[in-house]
Formats: sequence, structure tokens, C-alpha cells
Amino acid sequence: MLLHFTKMHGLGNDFMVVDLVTQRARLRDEQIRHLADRHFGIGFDQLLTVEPPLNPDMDFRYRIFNADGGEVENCGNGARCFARFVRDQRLTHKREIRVETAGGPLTLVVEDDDRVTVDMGTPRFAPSALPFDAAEDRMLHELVVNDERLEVGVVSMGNPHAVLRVDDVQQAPVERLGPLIEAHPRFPQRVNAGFMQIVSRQEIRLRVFERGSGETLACGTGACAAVACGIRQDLLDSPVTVHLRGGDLTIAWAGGDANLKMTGPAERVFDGRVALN
Ligand SMILES: N[C@@H](CCC[C@H](N)C(=O)O)C(=O)O
Repeated sequence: MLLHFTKMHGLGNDFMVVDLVTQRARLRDEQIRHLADRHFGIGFDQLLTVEPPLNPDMDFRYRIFNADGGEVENCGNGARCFARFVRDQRLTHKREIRVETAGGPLTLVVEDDDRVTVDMGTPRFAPSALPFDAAEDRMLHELVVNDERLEVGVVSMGNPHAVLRVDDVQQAPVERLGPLIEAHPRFPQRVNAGFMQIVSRQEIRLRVFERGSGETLACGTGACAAVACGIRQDLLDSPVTVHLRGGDLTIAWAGGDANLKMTGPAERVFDGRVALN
């Protein structure tokens, strides 16, 4: 069969977006891995599927698959692309869209300038929320990686994140430590590893080694996680501009039980069709 898709990106974090409201298809893990391959496939960090909601109070269901084929709970850059996609495809005319994800419901608002603001819910720091193997909730946890003692903040933004503070993000050992943190046994469902440089109380630089996809040019939930950890540690004040390799996001969070909001762009690159075997 031929599957119609749209290639999109949020700050260079790129996606294959598939409308499963008007098409029927079921993609197996190995097909996703093949399609994600940048040499033999289409190439993307995540596959996003747009589906009818299970709960009739919601507008859509949105599912996320990493390049390794694994389904995950949340994707911030993907959520913004999702909002642009459903409007561009005329699946909805709404500017405020309610969507089900495996990590819980999200509300997306398409702004007048076509940037998208996502209500990402409340950051959850309890180790059980990730999950992370620790006896108590702390602002910083010691994590031993190959005899190196790291201090990480841990937080769930629907999906799990560990955030490490570095002096200079350009020089940060993302390629070396990223895979080791991602697969650390204290994170039984693996984790996204963020490397955060604080520039000022309202500005950070960030690189993220993503679970199941490797280092990407931007990670929306990673930006939310870094800002949530920074505000909780009283290192940052809301709103915070996050400079990622692919561009900037604005993250606002009042702390405590308040919902965190992420604002940024979402771009369509091209439409295509691919044969599924
Ligand atoms: N790129 C994403 C996050 C995608 C999922 C992540 N790799 C995970 O496994 O949790 C974003 O923009 O948030």
C-alpha cells in the first residue's frame, strides 16, 4: 500500500507525520526503524500518528514513536507540529486543540503568528513518576556513570528526563555520557538526557540526547524539563528562553502545581507517499 505522509520539523527535530484519521495503516517496529533511517528511508527523529480520539471529549489522539520504533508518552516539538498539521490538512479549524497522548491530555493553541503554545501540564519530580530508582524526591540526585559522579535533576514531562548542569554546552560530553545516562539501570524505562548551560536567570543553552533517537537538534520536553529543574533549584526565573541547536523555545512556569507552557514554531517541509511492505 502507499502511505501518504508529511515531513515536518520543530527547530530541526524532524518528524514523519501520518494521518490515520483518513488512512488506515499499522506500522511495525522494524518498518518504523527502516523509515527513520536517513540513508535507506525517509529519515526522522520521531514518527507521529494522528488518530481519532478514544475519549469523545478530545479532538484527536496523537501517538509518538522514536526512531528505534519504541512508542513513547510525549513529544513537545511534535505536539506543535501536530497542531499545525491538523489545521493544514483541514482535519480541524480550531485554534485550541485538545489531544490525547500516552502521557495524558494536552491542550495546544495555534497563535496568530502560527507559533504554537502547548500546555505541557505539571512537571512531576517524584522518582516514581519517571520511573527513577531513588528512595526520596531530591532536587539533585547523584548518578554514578562509569565511576564518574554526576548530579542530575530528574523530572517527568509525561516522558522521563535527567538534566545535568554544564559550564559550556558546546564542550559538553553529550556523545559520551548521553547513551550511558539514557541506558542507566536506575532508569528502568530509559531516559532523555539534557545538558544545560545557564546563561542568565532567564536564558539557557541546551543539548539533549534523546531516548530512542540520539542527540537531536532540539527537544521540546527536554527544554521544559531543564527549565522546570532550573526554576525548582532557584537558578532560573520564568519565562526562560531556551537556545537549542535548531533554534529557540520560550518556556513559562510559575512553579509548584502550575502548568508549564512551551511556545515555539512548527514547519512543514514536504508531502510524500511511501510504499509499505
Ligand atoms: N523530541 C521530543 C521527545 C521525543 C520522545 C523522547 N525521545 C522520549 O523517548 O521520551 C520532544 O520534542 O519533546
